[in-house]
Amino acid sequence: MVNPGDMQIKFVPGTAGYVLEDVPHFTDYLPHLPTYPNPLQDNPAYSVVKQYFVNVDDTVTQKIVVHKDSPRGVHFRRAGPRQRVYFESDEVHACIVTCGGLCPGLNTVIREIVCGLHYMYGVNKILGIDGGYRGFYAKNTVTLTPKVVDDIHKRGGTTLGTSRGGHDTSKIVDSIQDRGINQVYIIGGDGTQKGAAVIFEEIRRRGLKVAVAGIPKTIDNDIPVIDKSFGFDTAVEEAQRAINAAHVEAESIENGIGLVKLMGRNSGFIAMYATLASRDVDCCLIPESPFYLEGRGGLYEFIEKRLKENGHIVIVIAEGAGQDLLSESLQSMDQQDASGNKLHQDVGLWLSHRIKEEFGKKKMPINLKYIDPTYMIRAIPSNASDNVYCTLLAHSAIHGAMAGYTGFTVGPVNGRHAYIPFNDVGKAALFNKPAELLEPRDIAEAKKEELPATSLLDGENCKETKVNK
Ligand SMILES: Nc1ncnc2c1ncn2[C@@H]1O[C@H](COP(=O)(O)OP(=O)(O)OP(=O)(O)O)[C@@H](O)[C@H]1O
Ligand SMILES: O=P(O)(O)OC[C@H]1O[C@](O)(CO)[C@@H](O)[C@@H]1O
Ligand SMILES: [Mg+2]
Repeated sequence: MVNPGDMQIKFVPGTAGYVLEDVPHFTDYLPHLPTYPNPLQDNPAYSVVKQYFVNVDDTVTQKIVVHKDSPRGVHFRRAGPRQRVYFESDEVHACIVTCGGLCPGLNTVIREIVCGLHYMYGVNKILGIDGGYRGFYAKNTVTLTPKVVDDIHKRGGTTLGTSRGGHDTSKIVDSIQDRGINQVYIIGGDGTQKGAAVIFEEIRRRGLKVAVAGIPKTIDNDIPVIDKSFGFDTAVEEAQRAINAAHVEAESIENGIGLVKLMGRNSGFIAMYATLASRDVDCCLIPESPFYLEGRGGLYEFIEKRLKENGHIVIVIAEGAGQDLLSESLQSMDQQDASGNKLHQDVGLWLSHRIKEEFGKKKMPINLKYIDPTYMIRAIPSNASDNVYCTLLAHSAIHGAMAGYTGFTVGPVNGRHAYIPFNDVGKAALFNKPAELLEPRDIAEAKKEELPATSLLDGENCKETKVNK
């Protein structure tokens, strides 16, 4: 089996340190395929727009903060429609699959792939794979038409179902081949994109004219390179309701403590952004920045200080935070989900008990309300801005597949949509972090991995984990 890490990336060097990290194309292994004029040329909705098509040489830079003499760095191929395509409309047989955890916007992406293929490229054969990767070989498919998907974007979840585990590359590619599918749209997180990478490699090994396009999904926002993952905004917005409730409860009672646990398996993006947006949070605890409970500078000391000053405190904790402390005091669970992701213990519940215990010992009465909106923030439909974003992702994926690109993930890099090699999406999520949220630990990690120093330049502006009002 091919490991995603073993895959070759097409590096195209240019002058002044310019590097294009290109994505694979059919012509890399099927050199003599015919091309056709893009049907969008004749579409009245598009033909009026000046310069609708993307120039084949357009690229998007990963690094926009540069110095006079610094190399121009890594670039990605710009997403968008091309003048020539590698499929005739009635030749396309597409399929869509969703894998991993839920995320607001999954249905919007599905809807826009179906509608985009149909209305922009005249495609009529689109299958939905039921229940994630294993659905390729273990379940029936559903036929997707614009009518079938018409209002699915108004619902949370994924109309196709999803799953973890069950990725069997040979069986999946056999199923793709047997069904005559030639465009595969794969929506999912880092694990899913790794799975997509091995599917692509197997397809290339078999010499099939099948485009594999990934659409990155995770509310954790921990996919590198791209600016932001879809559904993240919606999740942060929904988290405000929980924080608000915690604040109302805490400030209405003497020594009130509102504690909210938010998703983020190994990343604190949701917790941090929800905190910054709310302004009601006194303390935000994230996995990227370790904390401790006792002694000077510890959490107990901070809580006591805040209660004495303000009479109440609101704490937000990401689900992956403090797991080292939990395993010290509880028996280590060491369990995994079906995809091999480590299952965390409930840090919110644990912290509630510890705080109650500590202030009980101190004989300082407190009133702690623990709110755990975990699945509520991701099982909802996407908001307006995520809907627009999902549409752009779906369209970028379609244009790329039609133009013969394959083995790529779509996403915005510094605001411009681009085609990114699968490999890049499997790396650590450091690039994704806003400079002002970088921690010294990030910098140490990055140095260990010998990432280009330039990607960390802005990290000098570090910030403490505790967010004071
Ligand atoms: N290295 C890998 N190679 C092949 N398949 C993989 C790999 N990692 C994960 N997968 C498959 O990808 C699918 C989704 O993986 P996972 O459960 O880790 O979720 P994810 O895509 O990372 O989404 P999220 O973590 O945001 O919920 C699963 O079916 C899993 O078997
Ligand atoms: O309980 P499930 O569905 O396996 O998913 C939980 C995980 O999925 C995510 O929402 C996305 O990775 C994480 O924040 C969370 O740990
Ligand atoms: Mg994941």
